Amino acid sequence: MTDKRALRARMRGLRDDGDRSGTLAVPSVFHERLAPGLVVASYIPIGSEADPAPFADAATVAGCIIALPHVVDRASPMRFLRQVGTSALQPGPFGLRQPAADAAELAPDIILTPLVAFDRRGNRLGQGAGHYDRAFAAHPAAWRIGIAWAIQEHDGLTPDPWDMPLHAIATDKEWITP
Ligand SMILES: Nc1nc2c(c(=O)[nH]1)N(C=O)[C@@H](CNc1ccc(C(=O)N[C@@H](CCC(=O)O)C(=O)O)cc1)CN2
Ligand SMILES: Nc1ncnc2c1ncn2[C@@H]1O[C@H](COP(=O)(O)OP(=O)(O)OP(=O)(O)O)[C@@H](O)[C@H]1O
Repeated sequence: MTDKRALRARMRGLRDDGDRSGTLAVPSVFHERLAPGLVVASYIPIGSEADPAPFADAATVAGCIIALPHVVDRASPMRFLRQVGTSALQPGPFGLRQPAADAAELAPDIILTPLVAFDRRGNRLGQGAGHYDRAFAAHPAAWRIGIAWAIQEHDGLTPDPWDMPLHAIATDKEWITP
């Protein structure tokens, strides 16, 4: 089996050094899925991560409610908290900017998921703390959308027993549906 830690380091390096000049286009299937009051979990990118803003902006225009992840450390489960503008964001662990801990907790209908790597079958590699694995398990009915640069594709990731596949992956080159 692939050494996940080594692969994570290699794929982070690729992401840091690769082509990140493109933008992510929002496909019509995403727009069609949106409805007023739907909760869309986005994230604020760190480092060289792809920015889900085009998707979050489309959701806001459609009247959806935006939530952002909130973590306190590697071990504790992540919560999705309501975003009220960007000015209210606070510094968190790992260089994150996140809502205040007492913001309203929401159950997401759509989860825009930051990726370290992905493959065309919807397998994904994240930060390795299990924050998104656990969030997917807690919200199994949510639409799981990976957000990444095309250069983060790594053919044939080996899923672990707990992995729940992505329903789609948005990159600067294409919209991939396994
Ligand atoms: N933008 C963003 N927000 C996010 C995540 C994420 O991956 N990206 N998360 C995903 O779970 C959660 C936070 N969990 C995290 C868990 C571990 C590390 C971490 O180990 N970071 C490395 C550096 C990573 C890099 O260079 O890409 C570190 O601090 O050494 C980061 C976030 C929720 N919010
Ligand atoms: N439903 C769950 N409940 C509790 N722990 C979980 C659950 N799913 C996964 N985990 C734990 O979280 C860790 C996830 O590690 P893994 O290397 O798979 O992370 P990853 O694929 O990078 O994903 P993530 O983005 O969620 O960190 C493992 O230690 C695993 O045991």
